[in-house]
Amino acid sequence: MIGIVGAGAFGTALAVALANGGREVRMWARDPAQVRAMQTARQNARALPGVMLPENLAVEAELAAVLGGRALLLAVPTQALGGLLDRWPQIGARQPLVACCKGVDLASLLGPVEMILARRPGAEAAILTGPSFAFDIARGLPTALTLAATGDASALQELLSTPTLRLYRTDDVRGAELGGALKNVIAIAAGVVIGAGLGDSARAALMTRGYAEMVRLAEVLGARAETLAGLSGFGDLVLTCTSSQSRNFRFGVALGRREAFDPAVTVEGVATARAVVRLAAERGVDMPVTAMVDALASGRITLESAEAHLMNRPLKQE
Ligand SMILES: NC(=O)C1=CN([C@@H]2O[C@H](COP(=O)(O)OP(=O)(O)OC[C@H]3O[C@@H](n4cnc5c(N)ncnc54)[C@H](OP(=O)(O)O)[C@@H]3O)[C@@H](O)[C@H]2O)C=CC1
Ligand SMILES: O=C(CO)COP(=O)(O)O
Repeated sequence: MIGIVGAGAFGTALAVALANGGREVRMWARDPAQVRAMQTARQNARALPGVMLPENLAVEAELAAVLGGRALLLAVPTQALGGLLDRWPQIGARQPLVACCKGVDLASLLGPVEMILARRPGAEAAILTGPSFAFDIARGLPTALTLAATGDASALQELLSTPTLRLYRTDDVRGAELGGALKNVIAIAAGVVIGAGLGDSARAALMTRGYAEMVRLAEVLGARAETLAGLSGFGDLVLTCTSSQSRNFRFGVALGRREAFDPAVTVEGVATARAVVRLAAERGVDMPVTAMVDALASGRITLESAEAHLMNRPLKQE
């Protein structure tokens, strides 16, 4: 059995793909009304409308029902992960814990696996990340992901791979965590550029310079540059900066157009930008694109000054 905590878009998509791949899956949601609705309609109308839940995917109202399996996937937004682990001490080391989220925690400046290990020392912890939209995964479209764990992740890799979900493994947890977190911030910047009508050339420039600062910070924090060049970094950067399926990109487009954006939608890059600005300052790493995203998203700077700031920095070697 594979347990999943969190019935949002990503948790449900993984549940559907794993169940369609022949695994027995149990998914827990915190809202009993949503659980009842999913059990009755065999759909998650809130997060993935139109996708049928296979029979071997059970939707559970009790957390205990999803514990004790071969792995427990934690599919909640990064800013909710610490609270989830604090609220439910039962989520323990009885099975490998797999973070299915992308971000840096604003309260602790830690990544998802670091947050798990800080609260559950000695747990077998991993992160599943990489270029993958929930609807694509749920529809059974071919998807490749990175599974990063400190120990030997071969068994988990086998367990979580299906004919449509292809997992690559790495031991560079820091690199995989940071790639997934930082690309969301750059995707907001890419969205701003498109929303403001600054053009595809400007987007390519921001993606490239954004990638440069992702690698700069990641290396200082102990990650390997090659991990950032992989699925969880470059791969996800390209996907998220170029597709309007991405909520981070769409949030950026709204910012660029000076339009409101639904605050109920999960946009990980906003809090992560704020956290990364602090992390970069602590480590003395220059991250101009991330700093501009944070300043723009929090309303401290106008679009015009953000553009002028990035274009008028001292000329330098690439
Ligand atoms: N959507 C996608 O395409 C992809 C998303 N991701 C990542 O997955 C993570 C989750 O995103 P996604 O599923 O899309 O987000 P959603 O907003 O769709 O869902 C978030 C889910 O987390 C639940 N949740 C939030 N806080 C808690 C809590 N404290 N305890 C229990 N459950 C909680 C929510 O429950 P409730 O509805 O009750 O609030 C909801 O079911 C993010 O880090 C995202 O970057 C990664 C790849 C693809
Ligand atoms: O991480 C994702 C795709 O890999 C999903 O991106 P958004 O959170 O921007 O929708």
